Amino acid sequence: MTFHRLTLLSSFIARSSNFLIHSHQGRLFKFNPNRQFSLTSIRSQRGDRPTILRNNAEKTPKVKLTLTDLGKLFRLAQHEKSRICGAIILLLISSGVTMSVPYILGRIIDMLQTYKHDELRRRLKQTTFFLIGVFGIGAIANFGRVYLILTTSQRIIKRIREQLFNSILRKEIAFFDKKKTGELVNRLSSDTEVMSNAVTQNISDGLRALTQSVAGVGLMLYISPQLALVGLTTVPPVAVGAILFGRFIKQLSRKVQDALAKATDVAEERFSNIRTVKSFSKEEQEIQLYNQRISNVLQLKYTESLAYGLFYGMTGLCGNIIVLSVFYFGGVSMSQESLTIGDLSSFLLYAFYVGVSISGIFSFHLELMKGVGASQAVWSILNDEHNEKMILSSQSQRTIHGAPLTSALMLHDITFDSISFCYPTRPDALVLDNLTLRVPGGRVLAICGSSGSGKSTLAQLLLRFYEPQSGQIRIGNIPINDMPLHWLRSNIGTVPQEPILFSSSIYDNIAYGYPTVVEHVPENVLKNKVIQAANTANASGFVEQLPEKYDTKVGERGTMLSGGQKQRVALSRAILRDPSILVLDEATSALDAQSEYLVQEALEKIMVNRTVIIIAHRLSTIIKADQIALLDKGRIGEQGTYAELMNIENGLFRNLVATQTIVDTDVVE
Ligand SMILES: Nc1ncnc2c1ncn2[C@@H]1O[C@H](COP(=O)(O)OP(=O)(O)OP(=O)(O)O)[C@@H](O)[C@H]1O
Repeated sequence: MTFHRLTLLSSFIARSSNFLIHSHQGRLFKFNPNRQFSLTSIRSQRGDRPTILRNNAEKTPKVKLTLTDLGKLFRLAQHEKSRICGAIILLLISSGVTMSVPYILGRIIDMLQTYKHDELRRRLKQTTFFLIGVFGIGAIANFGRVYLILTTSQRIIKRIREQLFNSILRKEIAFFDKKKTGELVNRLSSDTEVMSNAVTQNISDGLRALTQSVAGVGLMLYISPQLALVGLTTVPPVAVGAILFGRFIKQLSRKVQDALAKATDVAEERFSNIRTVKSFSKEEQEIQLYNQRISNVLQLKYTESLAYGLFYGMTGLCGNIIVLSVFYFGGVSMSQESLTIGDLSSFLLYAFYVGVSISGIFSFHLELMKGVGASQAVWSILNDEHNEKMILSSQSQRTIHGAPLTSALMLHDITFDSISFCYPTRPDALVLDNLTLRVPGGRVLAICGSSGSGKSTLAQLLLRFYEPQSGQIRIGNIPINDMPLHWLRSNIGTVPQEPILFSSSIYDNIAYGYPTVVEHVPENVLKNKVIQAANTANASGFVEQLPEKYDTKVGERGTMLSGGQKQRVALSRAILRDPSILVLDEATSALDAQSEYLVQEALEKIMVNRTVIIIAHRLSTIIKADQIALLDKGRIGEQGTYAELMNIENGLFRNLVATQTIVDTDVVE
C-alpha cells in the first residue's frame, strides 16, 4: 500500500468518524480532524459542570467510595426503575447501531474496490437504504434515551430537593445558628443536581462507554487478533495513569470548590448587606476582597488545566501511537493479503471507539465520585437529628393532660421554673442561670434589663426555638414540651424588634399570620380577616393610600416600607393569629411620633384579654405594665409593679431608671 493511499484512508476515517461521533454522541465527545488523533472528553474539560460549593468553615471530610454511599446514591433512582430500564434498552439499541457502523463502512470500502459500474451502483443503493433504516432506528433510540434520562434526572432532582427543603425547614433553630444560608442554598441547588446526574446521565454515559468498549474490543479481536493485541498494549499504562489522574483531580477539585465557596460567601454576604457596604463606602474594598478570592480560584484552575492538558496530551499521544502501530502492522498484513483495506478501516474506527469509550469509563468514575461527595453533605442534613420534636397537628390531638386543647388553656399563668440555658453554639456562656419567673395570665408583663441580659432569649424559649439545659416552662400546669408544637406556636403572636417581611405583597405578608394548621378558611373570609387585622393594627390607613393597596409588593425583607409601616404590617400579621399570648419586642429604633403613636394605640387595643410579654425599653411602656420583671445576671433580680420597684431603696430597677438605661420617650403620654 502506498503512503498516499494510507493518508487518504486516514483522512476518510477521520472525517467519517467525526460525522459519526457528532451524530450519535456529539453531546459527549469531540474529535478534531484538523489536529492529531486525540481523544478529548468535552465533559471533563467543560467549565460549566454544576459546582459543589462547600461550607468553607467546615473542613471537607475525605470522600471514600463505600458501598453504603453508592447504595444510598443508587437508591435515589429506585422510583424511576421503569424509565431507567427503558433508557438502558434504548441505549443498547443506539450503541448497537453505533458499533455496527465501522463494520458496515469497512464492507462499503471493500465493495468500492471489488465491484464496478452497474453492480456497484446497485449494491451501493441497497446498502444506502439499509443504512438509512439503521441510522433512523439509531436516531429514534438516541432521542428516546436522551429524553428519558434528562427527564428522569429532573424528576430525581425534584424529589431530593423536596425532601431536603422539607427536612431543612423542620430543623430546630440551633441548626440554622450553625449553618450558613449560602451553604444550605448550595446544597439545595447544586449538590442535588450533581447527585442526580451521577445516577442518571452518568450511568447512561458509563454504560454506553462500557458496552461500546467491550463490543469494540470484541470486534477488534474478531477482525484481527494480532492487530488487536498491538492496539491494546497502551491501554494498561493509560488506565493506571487515568486512575492516578482521577485521584489528583478529586483532591484538586475539592480545593477549587472550597475556594469558590469562599468567593461565593463574600458575594452573598455583601449583596444581602448592600446598604451597610454602601453607607460605609466600602465598595472598592469589597471588590478587591472578591477579586482576591476569585483569583485564588483561578490559580487552582491553572494547576487543574495543566494537569488536564498533560493527561489529554499523553492520552492523545498514546492514541496516535496506537493508530501508527495499527497502520504499520495493518499495512504489513495488507501487503501479505491477510487483511483487506475495509478490515483495516473498520479496525481503526473500532480502535477509536474503544479509546473514546475507555476515556468515558474514567470520566464515569470521576462523576460517580463527585456524586458521592455531594451526596454525603446532603445525607448529613437529611439524617441530622436536630429536627424539631413533637410536630403534631392539632387535628390529631384534641386534649392534653385530660383537658381540651383550647386557647383558654393558654391564658393561664406562664411559669419559667428554674431555667438554665446557654445557646448550643456557645455552650460556655450561661445566659439564664436557674431563672424562675411567673407571668400572670391575661395581664401585661414588662421584662427589662440591660442589653444582652437575656430578654429575647426568654421569648425564644417560650416559642421552643431552643430547649433549656435544665428547668421547665409551664402554661398553667402543663409543660410546654407536652403541647403539640404547632398548636403552642399558633397561640403565640410575636412582633420582633425589627420585623422581617417576605418579598411578596402586603396582603400575603399579613395573611401569613393565619394559623392554617388550626383551621382552613375560604379565601374571601381570609380577606376580610386580613383587612380587619390591618384596621386593628392601624395599618389600613397607609395601605389604602398606596396605588396598589394590599397588592403592593414590599421588597426584599420589606425594605420598600418605612420602619413604622413594617411594624404595623407585622402587628397585623400577629393579630390575625388571634393569639392568647403576645410577645412584643419593643423597637429601640426611633419611629417618628405619628408612627409611634399609631403602633402604641394599636398595641393597647390588642393587649386586652391576652397574656402579654413586652420586652420593654421605654419607660412609658413599663409604667403601663401590670408587672415588671428585671433580668440581671441570668436571673430575675426584681419583680413587682412600677411603684413597688421604684420604692426599693438602691434597687436595680430604680438604678436603671436613674441612669437612663431605660429611655423615656413619653410619646403616648
Ligand atoms: N443565637 C444565638 N447564639 C448564641 N448566642 C446568642 C444567640 N442569641 C443571643 N445570644 C447571646 O445571648 C445573650 C442574651 O441575648 P438576648 O438577645 O436574649 O439579650 P437581650 O436582653 O434581648 O438584648 P437586647 O436588649 O440588646 O436585645 C447575649 O449575650 C447574646 O450575645
